[in-house]
Formats: sequence, structure tokens, C-alpha cells
Amino acid sequence: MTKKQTIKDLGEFKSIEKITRDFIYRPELVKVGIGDDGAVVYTRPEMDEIISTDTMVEGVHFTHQTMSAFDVGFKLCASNVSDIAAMGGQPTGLVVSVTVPSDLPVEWLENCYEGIRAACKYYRMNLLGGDMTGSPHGIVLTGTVIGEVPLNTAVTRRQAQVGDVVCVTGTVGDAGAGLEAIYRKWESLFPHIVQKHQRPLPSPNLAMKIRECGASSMNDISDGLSSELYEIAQASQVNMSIVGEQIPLSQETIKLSEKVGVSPIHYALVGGEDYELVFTIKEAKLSLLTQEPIHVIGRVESAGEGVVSLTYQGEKKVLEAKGFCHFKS
Ligand SMILES: Nc1ncnc2c1ncn2[C@@H]1O[C@H](COP(=O)(O)OP(=O)(O)O)[C@@H](O)[C@H]1O
Ligand SMILES: Cc1ncc(C[n+]2csc(CCOP(=O)(O)OP(=O)(O)O)c2C)c(N)n1
Ligand SMILES: [Mg+2]
Repeated sequence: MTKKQTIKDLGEFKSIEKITRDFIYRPELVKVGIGDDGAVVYTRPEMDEIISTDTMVEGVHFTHQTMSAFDVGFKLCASNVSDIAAMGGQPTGLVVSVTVPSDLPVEWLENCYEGIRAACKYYRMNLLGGDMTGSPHGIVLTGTVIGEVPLNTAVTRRQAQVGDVVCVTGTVGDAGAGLEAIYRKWESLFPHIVQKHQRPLPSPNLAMKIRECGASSMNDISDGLSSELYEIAQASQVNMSIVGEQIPLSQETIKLSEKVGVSPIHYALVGGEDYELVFTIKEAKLSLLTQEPIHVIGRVESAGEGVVSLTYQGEKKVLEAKGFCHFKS
């Protein structure tokens, strides 16, 4: 068998050249793209700019068992786009920093960039630049995304109002349950949730509609619904009540929970990486969103310290503020 060409064989500049050709999907927004010290982009006077960044680390966000190189590239973009969507904005550009071991096959990086390309194409986002360095251990990819939202309309976590309903988009818990399915080698039994783990597809268009309908606060679900609810409640200084039975779950997540023997809402509350949205809005505005995949899961009850209560199977408790945590002891 011939040895695969590695990053070290090809060298830094040739590797960059190989993977970054033809990456502009919105040429009208770029003055200077890849190939200079910095990218130069047009900004529009009627828009505010949004900037966010997210990282994927081998062994933390993925392993060679859980995700292909293409998936890693795609999900890096998706998690960044999700942050822009959570502000009610649209993504326009991305820079990617790649830190890889020198013996990594060039093919891995090429496939990863095919995933980045698929996402950039899907979201009409320009790849504007990046960085490439060696890593003594494992792969680390960081995306920094820029996006735009009409002036002064960005939806923050800070404005949830007493009386608002609390809603989520899509189904919640699928990505965490999908990871469990991958670990147990049940991919063929649970194709939909495995796909949700490997290729999440946040929707800035849905987020934009939610913003236009008057959402008072919004957050994306990266660490788990429980911790995202607390982020809104604490930033807005309100208490919320959630009804467990109203959290939308997919059939596959329900089936996997039964097989594994955990509560069906477990993955929704603490799984994370769904890249769905949780938001608050006046109940009267909901009629504008009836065509959309949106579910009411609770209500903003009162001004307060930011406590979230959960009623489930007839029992009301304070929801544990649990989610994915990078620095657990
Ligand atoms: N190393 C850092 N330096 C500066 N700001 C940071 C750093 N890490 C996180 N933040 C900021 O802290 C806030 C919370 O971060 P995070 O939990 O990662 O947000 P999200 O879940 O939306 O990705 C964000 O505003 C983020 O920009
Ligand atoms: C191998 C592996 N183990 C565990 C997870 C689960 N996981 C890793 S990071 C994470 C939370 C989201 O990542 P983070 O970097 O905290 O996203 P952010 O909140 O910054 O958007 C979760 C649920 C995974 N995806 N893959
Ligand atoms: Mg983050």
C-alpha cells in the first residue's frame, strides 16, 4: 500500500492553496479575499455587524469514530452560523484556523474543507481567510464568522419579558442521543439523530422570521436546553417555568432513550449541540409563526434571580442548571 501524502510532505503553503480555491459565494461583499494579510469586506450602513467564534477539538467535539472529516468541517461552520442565527442575523463570511499534526494525511484536510465548502455554499457565506499551524497532539479547528442584522434589531439574551411564552424550534436532544447511538454502533437503527449529530443544520432564515415577529430574547442550543434556558433567565433577570411534556422530541430520540433506560427528556435538557433555537415572545405574536416548526415549552413567570422550574410527570422541581461543561472537576 502506498503511504498517504501528509501535510508535512506537501508543506503549509501548498496545503492552503490546495484547499481554499474558489470559496467566494457572495462576491459583492468582498474587496480583498484569501491571499493577503487580511480580508477586506464591504459593510452596509443599514446593517449591524455580528462576530462570533467557535472551536472544534479532536477528543472533545469529535473523534475519528464519531465524525468524518467532511462532518467536522460542516459542523464547524454550522456551530458558527448558529451563533449568528441566534442573534437574528444572516452569516456572510468566515475565517478558519486549522491546527493539525504534521503526519495528518492531506486527504483528511481536503475532505474537511469539502464540508466547509458545502456549508459555505448552503449558507452563501464567503471563506475570507484563516491560519494554519502544526499541532503536537490532535486536530483543532476554529471558525470565526461574521454576519449582519438590520440596525438595532439583534435579538439578545437580555430582554425576555414577564408573560412571554418560551419556545424552541425543531426537536431537541437529537444530537446528544445521536452521539449515544454512534457510541453503541446503532447508526443504522437511528439514522436521523446520527445525522443531527454529524451535520446539524441551523436555520438563519427561521431565526430571521422569529426576530421579525418580535422575539424578545433568543439563544442557540449548543450546551443543552437546560443551560441555555438559564442563560436567558439570568441575563434577563426573570424566572421561567417549563413543562417537560411539551419539549418536542423526535421518535428516534424517544426510542433510543427507552433502549438506554433514561428519561426521554434527558438528552433534550443536557445533551447539547442541537443548534436549534430557544426564544421568548409575546403569546399574541405566535399566530404569525403557525407555519413554522416551533413549540411552546413554558412561560416567563416573574421578575427574579433567573430560576427555571420544570414540571414533569406531575412533579414540579427547580431545573438543574446542567449542560455540557468543558472544565468539570
Ligand atoms: N476566551 C474568551 N475571550 C473572550 N470572550 C470569550 C471567550 N470565551 C467565550 N467568550 C465570550 O463569552 C460568552 C459566552 O461564550 P459561549 O458559552 O462559548 O457562548 P456560545 O454558547 O454562544 O458559543 C460569549 O459572548 C463569548 O464571546
Ligand atoms: C467525542 C465527543 N464527546 C462529547 C461530545 C459532546 N459535546 C462536546 S462539546 C459539546 C457542547 C458544545 O460545544 P461548545 O464548544 O461548548 O459550544 P459553544 O457553547 O461554545 O457554542 C458537547 C455536547 C461530542 N460532540 N463528541
Ligand atoms: Mg463558544
